[in-house]
Amino acid sequence: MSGDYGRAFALMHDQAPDAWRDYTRHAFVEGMKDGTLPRDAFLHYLRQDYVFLIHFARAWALAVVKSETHAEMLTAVGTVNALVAEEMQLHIGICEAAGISQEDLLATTERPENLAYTRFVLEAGYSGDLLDLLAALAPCVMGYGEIGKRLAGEKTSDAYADWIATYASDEYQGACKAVGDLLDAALTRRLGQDFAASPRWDRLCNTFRTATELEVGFWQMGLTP
Ligand SMILES: Cc1ncc(CO)c(N)n1
Repeated sequence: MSGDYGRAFALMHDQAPDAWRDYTRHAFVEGMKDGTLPRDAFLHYLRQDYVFLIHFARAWALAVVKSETHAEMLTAVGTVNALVAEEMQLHIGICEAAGISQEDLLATTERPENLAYTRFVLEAGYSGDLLDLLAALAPCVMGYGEIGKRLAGEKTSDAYADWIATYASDEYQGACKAVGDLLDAALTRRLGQDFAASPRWDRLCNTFRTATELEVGFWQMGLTP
């Protein structure tokens, strides 16, 4: 399933199999699959995720800054647009239908688990180059792609069908593939074809694993409104 998002992603996630499983098969995810996730927890998660997406879009904007080629800029800028124009719209729509206004969303107090994650990603980008930043961004993008695709096939309830459909959509899956290609090309450009043999590889994998662990923390936070 994970093989669809490029060579580097497959290698990185194979280096962190336990964290990856805890992330993509978290109780929160399984609760969306069978509809047993309490609505309260979901709306609390959505509010936090709205704040998350603001900082996540900033991190992708930093990827534009850290790009070296037009192709890199194109993917990064496309991702910024998808986040701001599509994914944040989903949150606004679902929350509005549940009686949470855009003003309420903006007034959300950021939980520490949320803050830790997005600032970790931004810091990877501020201190490092595009590779450090992409290693921190990849688990967010591809993890939701993998979860959406699996849940679309396995769901036994329509309670969270809108959420699942967003991440299973051709648009989102296409974005995951584009980011996978970007990661492969950026690594090859900077470290060579045999990028996994580079002295930088272990550190990049550590960044990937830490971001994956912070995703687990984010789901866990979602379960405790
Ligand atoms: C916490 C989190 N990770 C990844 C995504 C996917 O963009 C999201 N919306 N929220």
